[in-house]
Amino acid sequence: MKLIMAEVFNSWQGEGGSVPGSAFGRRQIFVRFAGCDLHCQWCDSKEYIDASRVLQWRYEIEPFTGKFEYKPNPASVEDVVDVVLRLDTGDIHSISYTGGEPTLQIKPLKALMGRVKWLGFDNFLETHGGFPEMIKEIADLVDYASVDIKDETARATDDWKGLVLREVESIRILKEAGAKTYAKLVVTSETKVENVRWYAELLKGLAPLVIQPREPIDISQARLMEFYREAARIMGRKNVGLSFQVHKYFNVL
Ligand SMILES: C[S@@+](CC[C@H](N)C(=O)[O-])C[C@H]1O[C@@H](n2cnc3c(N)ncnc32)[C@H](O)[C@@H]1O
Ligand SMILES: Nc1nc2[nH]cc(C(=O)O)c2c(=O)[nH]1
Ligand code: SF4
Ligand SMILES: [Mg+2]
Repeated sequence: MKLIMAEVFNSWQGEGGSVPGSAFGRRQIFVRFAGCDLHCQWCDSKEYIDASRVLQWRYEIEPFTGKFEYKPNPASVEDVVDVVLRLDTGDIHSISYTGGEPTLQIKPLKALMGRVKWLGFDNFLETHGGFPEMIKEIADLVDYASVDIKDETARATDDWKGLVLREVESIRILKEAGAKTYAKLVVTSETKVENVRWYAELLKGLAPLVIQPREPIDISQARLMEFYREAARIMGRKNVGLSFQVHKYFNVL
């Protein structure tokens, strides 16, 4: 089975903060899929959004050396499994599937998750959650899930409200299947507090929320904590946290 890959590397999870389901600071092998249907204006992986332009994928030869080798796309599931095994440093918490949007390639994603689980690793899914029908197909294989709630200011799609409702539905499906799941909201200085209240109402009693400032950070601490307070007021004080893209401050992948 073939898939359009972007890169595979070994690092530590830089996002998620301390809410249940987060793997922040845990060592992971990241499997980045090429291709995405959304266009978040602040996306830090823009070079991988158009899968037809990702002609080859790269994989680390040795963790934290900055050395890569390249293979042409499409990749085979077995090629990716081989690289995962080569990058296994023996201290891997889970395999992170990110992108791009991994659920767009649901069949190879499912095959890969199944193989990796059989090899003894846990699966950590990083997704925009816009396709609940795809999420259904893999939910039983997912151990951890980080599901974005796309804020209006991401300008990810024309149907922003519909997207948010589908993301929440994906969270529901993952939770029902037993995956440790949290929601991640990337906020900007333009984010409206009434939208944060709406997301919090949807997530209340369902999953914890981390609020992650868009990088580069331009939002004030006061505004960030206003979002925090409003979300915690609705969802409960133990169900909200902050998340920062810490890996970017250490210049690691
Ligand atoms: C590149 S996305 C890939 C997974 C999936 N497409 C998604 O959006 O959740 C991985 C994570 O990086 C976050 N991210 C991307 N660019 C960012 C930025 N400039 N600032 C903060 N978070 C960002 C996304 O919100 C998402 O949680
Ligand atoms: N270290 C590290 N942590 C991450 N957490 C989410 C990432 C992503 O791009 O999905 C990411 C990434 O690219 N690197
Ligand atoms: S959904 Fe994820 S990969 Fe797609 S544009 Fe948004 S942040 Fe980037
Ligand atoms: Mg990233």
